[in-house]
Amino acid sequence: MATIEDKAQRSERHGTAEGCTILLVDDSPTQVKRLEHLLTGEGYRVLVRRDATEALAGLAATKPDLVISDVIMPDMDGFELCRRIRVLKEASQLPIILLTHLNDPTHVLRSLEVGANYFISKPYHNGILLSRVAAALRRDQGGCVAGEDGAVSCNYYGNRYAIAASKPQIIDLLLATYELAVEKNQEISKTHDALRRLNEELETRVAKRTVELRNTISELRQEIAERESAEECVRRLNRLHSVLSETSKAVVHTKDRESLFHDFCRIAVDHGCFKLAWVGMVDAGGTLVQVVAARGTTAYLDDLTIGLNQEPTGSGPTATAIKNGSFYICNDFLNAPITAPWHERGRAYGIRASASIALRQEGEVIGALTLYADKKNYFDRPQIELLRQMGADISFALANMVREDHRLEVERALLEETARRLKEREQHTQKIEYLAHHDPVTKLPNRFSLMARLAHSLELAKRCGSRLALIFIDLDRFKNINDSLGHHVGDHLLFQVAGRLLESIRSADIVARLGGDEFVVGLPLLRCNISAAHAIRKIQHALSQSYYVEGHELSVTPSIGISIFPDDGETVQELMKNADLAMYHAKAGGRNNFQFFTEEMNQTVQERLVLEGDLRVAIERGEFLLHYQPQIEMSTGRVIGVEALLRWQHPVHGLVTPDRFIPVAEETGMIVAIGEVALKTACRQLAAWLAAGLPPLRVSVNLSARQFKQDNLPALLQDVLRETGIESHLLELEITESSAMENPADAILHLRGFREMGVELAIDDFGTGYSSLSYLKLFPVHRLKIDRSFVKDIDTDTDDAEIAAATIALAHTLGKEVVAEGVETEAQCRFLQGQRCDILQGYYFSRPLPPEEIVPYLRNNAVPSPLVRA
Ligand SMILES: Nc1nc2c(ncn2[C@@H]2O[C@@H]3COP(=O)(O)O[C@H]4[C@@H](O)[C@H](n5cnc6c(=O)[nH]c(N)nc65)O[C@@H]4COP(=O)(O)O[C@H]3[C@H]2O)c(=O)[nH]1
Repeated sequence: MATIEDKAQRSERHGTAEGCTILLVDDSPTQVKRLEHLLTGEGYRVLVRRDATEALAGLAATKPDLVISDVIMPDMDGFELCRRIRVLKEASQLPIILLTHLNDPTHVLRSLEVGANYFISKPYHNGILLSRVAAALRRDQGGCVAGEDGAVSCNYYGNRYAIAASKPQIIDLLLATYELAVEKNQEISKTHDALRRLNEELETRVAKRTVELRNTISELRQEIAERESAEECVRRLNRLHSVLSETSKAVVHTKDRESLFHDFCRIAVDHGCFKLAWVGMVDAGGTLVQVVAARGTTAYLDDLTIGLNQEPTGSGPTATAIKNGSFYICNDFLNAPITAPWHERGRAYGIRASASIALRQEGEVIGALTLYADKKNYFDRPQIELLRQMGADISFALANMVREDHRLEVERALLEETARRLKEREQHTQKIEYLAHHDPVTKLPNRFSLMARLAHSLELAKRCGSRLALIFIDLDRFKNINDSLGHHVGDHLLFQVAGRLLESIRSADIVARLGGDEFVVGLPLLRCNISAAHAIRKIQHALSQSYYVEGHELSVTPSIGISIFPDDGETVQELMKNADLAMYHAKAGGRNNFQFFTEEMNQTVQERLVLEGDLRVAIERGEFLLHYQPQIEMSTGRVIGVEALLRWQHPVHGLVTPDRFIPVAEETGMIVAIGEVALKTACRQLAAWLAAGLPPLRVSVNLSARQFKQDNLPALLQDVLRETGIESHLLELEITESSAMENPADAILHLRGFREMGVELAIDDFGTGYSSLSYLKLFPVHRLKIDRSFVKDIDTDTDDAEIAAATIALAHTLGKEVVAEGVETEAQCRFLQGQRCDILQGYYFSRPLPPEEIVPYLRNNAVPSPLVRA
């Protein structure tokens, strides 16, 4: 819809009078429609009449502002209409525009004659028509105005022309122009016709060419399709050859059925480009087809069931191939009725064709190989030939495998039989061997085996210079049990005895049964006789516990005799004889007893065992105490410390010195507990002295080798220092040279730890071991203690004097002090003074004294030394 501005602009452009009513008279609906559209678009009201009579009749009622009429109309032409309107009084001035074709100049003359205001040639130009309409409505003469002198003033494209020509001249000109226009129009019309014909001809040609092209394209398409199909054919053939060559290889190389099926599926998918290949085997019941190998879109097979006797799966391609023992091709998988149960699956996995081929083994159908393709009609003659070939290959391979399996089975059976016989023979031999060397009742080695093993152990002991103990064990009153309860009870008892013996000894030891109730235990690589006594104690204890056999509680005790290499014999026979004799002594001595072969050894061992027992009790009862021996500083003559020396207040033997019990405590491990007592007692004593106002002094405590290695020693030291409150540098730990050298690297680490705690350190017994100089440098100790064995003859034995002098010089070079212990004489003092020894300790100054006796000594701190006096 045009806006008000649009109308104003258009009115301005064409000089129209909007809202004017135009009567349009034309019998051609096309013309009417076109003109009506043009005029209403410009804002005119248009009345349409199809014939002149009707137009004329309604003229008075409609009162148009302008009439536009066609000339050629059936009942009354435009000229006649114009003439009749002009006759009407009320419409004599009504502007009339006639539409004529430019093909007859007489029409111009006729329209002028009948009083038309304008005539417009058809086909008209819209702009010209609208400007004529506007001019007619304004009732002007276009750009022409008649003057009073009869001249006409004409405005043409901005220029004004005064035309004084006569009317005939103008009409002449008009007619000449019209004739020219008609001529031109006719020429144009002819050209139009010619063009139209050309166009028609062209269209005909184009149509013809189009048909030709369409045919060519369809031929080309067909050619391309044929070529593609040929190429596809070649591709398929190539794939076929590849598949066949691979399957032949598989047939040759594959050794078992499973691998063969997997290989065929792999080849079909990888080389044959099938979407899926699977092998289904008929189950043992002959009712189900089970997937045993598959390759490709194997998800298709998930939950797939093919029951040979069930419908509809029993009539599918695979089942049909199996039942017929041949192959089945389905080239339209998604539409074939036979594959209906799998249409949905097939669609989902892009399957369009399938082929199944029965597999035979020794003539019997055992299953089928099924292949799937992604194209309809995929399986053509060559593909079917491929399938047939694959099926034949598999059957051939299966037949071969069966033959091979038979052969292997026979071979395997033969091998198994041979192996079984060999094993049987071996077991037999082992049994004979076992029986030859073992006692059937206790399963222990027998006499024969014992002798061999003892001989070997004796050899070893001789070579290593170690000891070997031979222990004879006889069960007291075993005969009574055997006689009263029967042999089988006796045998059971012996078996249990053997078990307990084995549990009591170490794996390297030997246990054997000689016969009857006699057992022998061999302890090779023995360190000392007392170790044998310990083992015997364990055996005695183990065997003396109650036995339970067939509801009887039994008790037996062992009588034990011991002989020891090298003390009691040089040969196995000798040692056996002497152990046997010792055992008879033990029995005679009152059973449940043990006896060494020599009385002296019996004595020593007995004493030792008593000592061990007493020591255990002493720890429990707290029978240990400390004596203190002062240490004198050479430069000042003052007591700078005391060495704490352990004493055992034995209830029977009185005060026992450490030499008698420390080695036993060390060997049995009791030294750890005893050492802890000594450390705590010494520190507490020092704290008490300091509290009592004695001048500060150092207390030296001996550490045993075992104690030194204890992991909890640093913690113990911390506890003791904290508990007693003494300053750490007032505590000195003495470690023997031999325990430091047992594992020098560890010793250095331990010593560093103690030193970091602020504790002072000394190497005791220096010179008795094998200190390496390089280690001595690394041991972070404060002082070295020259062993009293060197001090003893220091003034008479040049060797000892030289050793002592060298030790002092060496220690000083390493920045360590030297303590000489065991100083008993003035001469020794003088010598050590000459060598600039730092600290002296010995009977010359004081014996180790109980705490109460040493206090006055410390309080006075007087030194009865001639050196100081001198
Ligand atoms: N002939 C002679 N002897 C002298 C003289 N001056 C001191 N003695 C003795 O020499 C020993 C010095 O102690 P030791 O070398 O550490 O040798 C000590 C030490 O190795 C060990 N011992 C003592 N107490 C303890 C202790 O608490 N723990 C540990 N693990 N061992 C200790 O027992 C060893 C012997 O101690 P004791 O019998 O008290 O013997 C002490 C002492 O009584 C002297 O002028 N002449």
